[in-house]
Amino acid sequence: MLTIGLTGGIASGKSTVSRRLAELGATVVDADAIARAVQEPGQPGLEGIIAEFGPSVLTPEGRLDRQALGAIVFADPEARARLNAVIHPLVRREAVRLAAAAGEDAVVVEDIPLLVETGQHGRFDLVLTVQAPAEERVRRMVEDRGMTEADARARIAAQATDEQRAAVSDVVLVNDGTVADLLRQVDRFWAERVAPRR
Ligand SMILES: CC(C)(COP(=O)(O)OP(=O)(O)OC[C@H]1O[C@@H](n2cnc3c(N)ncnc32)[C@H](O)[C@@H]1O)[C@@H](O)C(=O)NCCC(=O)NCCS
Ligand SMILES: Nc1ncnc2c1ncn2[C@@H]1O[C@H](COP(=O)(O)OP(=O)(O)OP(=O)(O)O)[C@@H](O)[C@H]1O
Repeated sequence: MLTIGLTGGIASGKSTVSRRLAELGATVVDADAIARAVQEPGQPGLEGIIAEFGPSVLTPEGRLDRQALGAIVFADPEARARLNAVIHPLVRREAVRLAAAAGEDAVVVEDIPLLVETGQHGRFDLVLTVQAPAEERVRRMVEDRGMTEADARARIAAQATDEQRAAVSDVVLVNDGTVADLLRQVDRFWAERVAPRR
């Protein structure tokens, strides 16, 4: 098995990269998707959130009100640390389990936005970071996802910097051109760093 940790700031292009890696044959484990799964009603992540933040972060149907919780945690580092302490161990455990289940011959890519922040770079054979200009990422969050500019900048500020991610990375993909340019870099990464080890 070859394990690859894929990271990058919010809206940098991680999903675009992981989709290509899946096309090339990798098994992709998505930390954001795991985080959402453990926040479903009855799951331990949501139980933990209710214990920490109370029922005001629930919708009338009893689901997680993501906007309400986001407004709290991206404005307050202490609240964010309490959320992270509930969710990150659950995500990490499930990611390790899914990766192990992929089988001996698999190339496993774990897409982990907070790989550096959670100190996980040491458990991968390769760490791959995607970087994109901050202003472009803000524009995508505002135009494509309907966030306010202040919310977009608060998310970026809640994360490690490109320099911190690059410092623990084996390969950095620079996403400052077209999607096709980015996909060419992914293909080159696969040909040079993955294919020779299969
Ligand atoms: C606060 C929540 C409810 C807001 O939900 P929302 O639907 O608006 O965002 P979503 O979950 O789609 O995350 C989008 C992106 O925000 C960034 N982000 C999310 N949580 C965090 C965090 N705790 N710290 C820094 N950045 C974060 C990541 O880049 C992520 O890809 C949600 O992000 C959450 O539960 N976060 C805690 C779990 C977590 O850390 N997830 C990210 C990595 S596993
Ligand atoms: N080079 C590019 N040119 C134009 N659009 C791009 C480029 N790279 C990515 N995008 C677009 O920007 C958005 C964010 O990309 P993507 O979803 O891959 O990022 P992400 O890092 O996974 O985001 P998140 O952190 O929110 O999960 C997507 O709509 C994607 O199609």
